[in-house]
Amino acid sequence: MINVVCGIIYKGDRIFIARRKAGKSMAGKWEFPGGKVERGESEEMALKRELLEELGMLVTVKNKLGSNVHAYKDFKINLVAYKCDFVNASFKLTDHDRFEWVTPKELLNYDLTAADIPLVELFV
Ligand SMILES: Nc1nc2c([nH]c(=O)n2[C@@H]2O[C@H](COP(=O)(O)OP(=O)(O)OP(=O)(O)O)[C@@H](O)[C@H]2O)c(=O)[nH]1
Repeated sequence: MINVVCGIIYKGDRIFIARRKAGKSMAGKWEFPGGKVERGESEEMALKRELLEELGMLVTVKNKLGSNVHAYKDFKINLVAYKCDFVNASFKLTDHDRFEWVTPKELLNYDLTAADIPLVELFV
């Protein structure tokens, strides 16, 4: 099982989502950005590191919202979501080709990764 942490990043009442770029696994799918938790790292540390690496984004990590175990065809992930407050970002995208700030209700209009869909119910 792969441990992945993602941020439900708020700016006012809008949430940040980004689309995985061509060449990545699940290219074209929208997600809550984040990434794999490395050995010796806390979930909060991993999330801050990934957001800085992938988006040049600084956030304040708040409470854990919940998690979802999802079995894809080839692997299984435990996706843990943390509420975050946006601070600032360069938006220099390394792993994504688009991003949007959306209202919670708009989220399900996007083609999210399968693992993300149950997470949406935690805050909509
Ligand atoms: N960051 C992130 N990853 C997700 C989400 N939902 C989801 O299924 N994943 C999956 O979790 C795994 C870890 O994501 P990652 O993007 O950090 O992985 P990576 O760059 O190290 O490797 P990769 O290029 O093989 O995807 C990927 O297989 C990704 O597709 C999500 O909302 N956020």
